[in-house]
Amino acid sequence: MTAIFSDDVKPEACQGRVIAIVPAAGIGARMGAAVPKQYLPLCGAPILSHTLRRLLSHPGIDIVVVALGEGDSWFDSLPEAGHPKLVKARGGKERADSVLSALGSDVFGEADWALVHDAARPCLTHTDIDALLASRSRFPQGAILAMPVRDTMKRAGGDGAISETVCRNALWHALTPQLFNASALKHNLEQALAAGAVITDEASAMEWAGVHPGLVSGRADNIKVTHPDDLQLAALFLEAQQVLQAQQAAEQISS
Ligand SMILES: Nc1ccn([C@@H]2O[C@H](COP(=O)(O)OP(=O)(O)OP(=O)(O)O)[C@@H](O)[C@H]2O)c(=O)n1
Ligand SMILES: C[C@](O)(CO)[C@H](O)COP(=O)(O)O
Repeated sequence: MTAIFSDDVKPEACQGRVIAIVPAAGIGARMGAAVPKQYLPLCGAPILSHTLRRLLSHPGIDIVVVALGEGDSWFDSLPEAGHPKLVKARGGKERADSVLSALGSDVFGEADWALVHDAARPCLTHTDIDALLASRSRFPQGAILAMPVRDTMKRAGGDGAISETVCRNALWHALTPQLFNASALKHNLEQALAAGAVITDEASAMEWAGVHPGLVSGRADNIKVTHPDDLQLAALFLEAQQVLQAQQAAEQISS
């Protein structure tokens, strides 16, 4: 195994372009809707539209590659589909396969960064993107948005009762975006998948190769829409963000 470790990331790599990858090829089985959940309406637009708008409008993101499921007949009708910064890629069987497929797009150069963000996380803010991009100087090996665990954590036994309490010290929820040197991520993801490793996020592929990605504290409203009751919560978060933005704009005008 010739994994790429953190000291393989050259200091100048922090200067490369930032290319977002949006894995959007899932079927949303846990949502149980008639269409893949990324196309369900939320505050007047499909979930994927909200996610793409937030990435496409960020000045630090140069290109957005979206990985779509085979036979996806919804994407091309989105207003964002014709955006000049947007590139389409074919998704894969699992999320990691979709990310790897997107990393194979010819837009990527050696020094570029891959910022991977779930299509199903429509409440992402520019504040969080800024924080993750700024972390490159502290974490040249890459980093992820994450949130410290706040609750006592229990492991369920087979009978539906508690089998144990899991120590929550230093436990974090991994969120997205996750930011890595694109060629290092592609190489390590290929090696990890070929070795049969279970890869549920980009950081786990880098960790498999011996890299220790940084943790960047992210917002609690950056939820992943997974189950039906997440839709109402995401709508509340989007509405709250819109109210706050309007208030901040009004204060700027009056100041
Ligand atoms: N083969 C896959 C599976 C998932 N995803 C994407 O990865 C993100 C996070 O995955 P998840 O929330 O699990 O979405 P689904 O796989 O669609 O949900 P489920 O597991 O309930 O089917 C989603 O934006 C989903 O579209 C993907 O691009 N390719
Ligand atoms: C990538 C991720 O969102 C980090 O928490 C999560 O691993 C995705 O998991 P899923 O089962 O593919 O939704």
